[in-house]
Amino acid sequence: MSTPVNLNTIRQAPKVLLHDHLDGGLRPQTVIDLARAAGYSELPHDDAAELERWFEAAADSGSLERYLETFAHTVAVMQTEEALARVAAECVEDLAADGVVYAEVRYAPELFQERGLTLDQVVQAVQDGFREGERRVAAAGGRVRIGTLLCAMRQNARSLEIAELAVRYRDADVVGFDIAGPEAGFPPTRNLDAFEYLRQQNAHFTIHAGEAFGLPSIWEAIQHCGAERLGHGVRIVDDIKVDEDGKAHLGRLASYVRDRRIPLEMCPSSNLQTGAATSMAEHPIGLLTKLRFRVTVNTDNRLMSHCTMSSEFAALHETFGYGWEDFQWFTVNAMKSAFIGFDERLELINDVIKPGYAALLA
Ligand SMILES: O=c1[nH]cnc2c1ncn2[C@@H]1O[C@H](CO)[C@@H](O)[C@H]1O
Ligand SMILES: [Zn+2]
Repeated sequence: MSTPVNLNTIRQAPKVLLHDHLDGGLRPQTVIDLARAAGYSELPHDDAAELERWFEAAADSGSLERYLETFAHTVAVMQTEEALARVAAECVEDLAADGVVYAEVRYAPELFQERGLTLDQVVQAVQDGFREGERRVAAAGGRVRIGTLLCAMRQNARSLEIAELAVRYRDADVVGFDIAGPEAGFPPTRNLDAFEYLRQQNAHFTIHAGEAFGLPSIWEAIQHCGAERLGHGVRIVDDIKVDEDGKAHLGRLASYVRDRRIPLEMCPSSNLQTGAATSMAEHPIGLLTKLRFRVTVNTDNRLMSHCTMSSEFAALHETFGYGWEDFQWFTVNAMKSAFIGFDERLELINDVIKPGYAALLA
């Protein structure tokens, strides 16, 4: 008899997270502590439980732009090396406690220069924090590995500079690059020079596309920019017609994405808040999983979307009836799609993920 599926048992399952924003995953109490230390007085609450509820409610706005406004508070308190290192170390501890064995955590270094930090100081402070977090987890008998993705903000014009930064730190566990921020009005092709540079450097990148804008954004991200993965990508369903008999007909772009096994970094809870999906039951992840796209499950922003990897899996279990075999499939999909080297991915699949799910299925 296999282990029953519930939030507690899901926590014990090995999970892989490819899409998690560092500045979207702070502990509420840490936001309060750091605000106090920095003399930041704009927080809407100084009680951790109330602040936690505020973030979720404010992010639940129906628009990506308004969802993103809540980041003003987390970004404001992450302007020193100490603050960045603390947030990074706690992020690792929280992911490990949730049973995440490999995560790619992303952030935009350009947002943390309000108090004069250089881009290099920002990256070094976060890397120090991640390594410290990994040490704490290992000392407590756990196992987790963190890779970093550096984001450039779509509304700014610094993507080439950030791409160069990512390449400079590629041997210090910065494993890739991304563009984030408002999607409508800021097409991926605005950053072509950055993506061309990264390809010439044999570097990896994903692009937030098909979240708050439709197929043209996805098409540009893949065919003009060369994205290896899609952040969200939910709107790929606009290129799929399901007829009355339930048979799916894929357009050229949807076929390309599926045939090429382009990973979709899906973040269901976040999509409900930004209006990218109307309900969990109608979330495109159901259809895309059925059609065997390379679907992965992610948190996006654990604070704003009030979720963990385990709670996302639990919500999918409730809505679609997914169980251990499906969770293993999502997890192996994610591990195959990670930006670390093939040997390490294979080792995690064979030594950690498969035995973990075999035990739950036994
Ligand atoms: O779902 C999302 N779509 C687009 N941008 C996002 C999303 N979540 C967070 N950020 C943006 O990415 C920055 C770097 O981490 C955050 O500051 C936020 O503005
Ligand atoms: Zn995101």
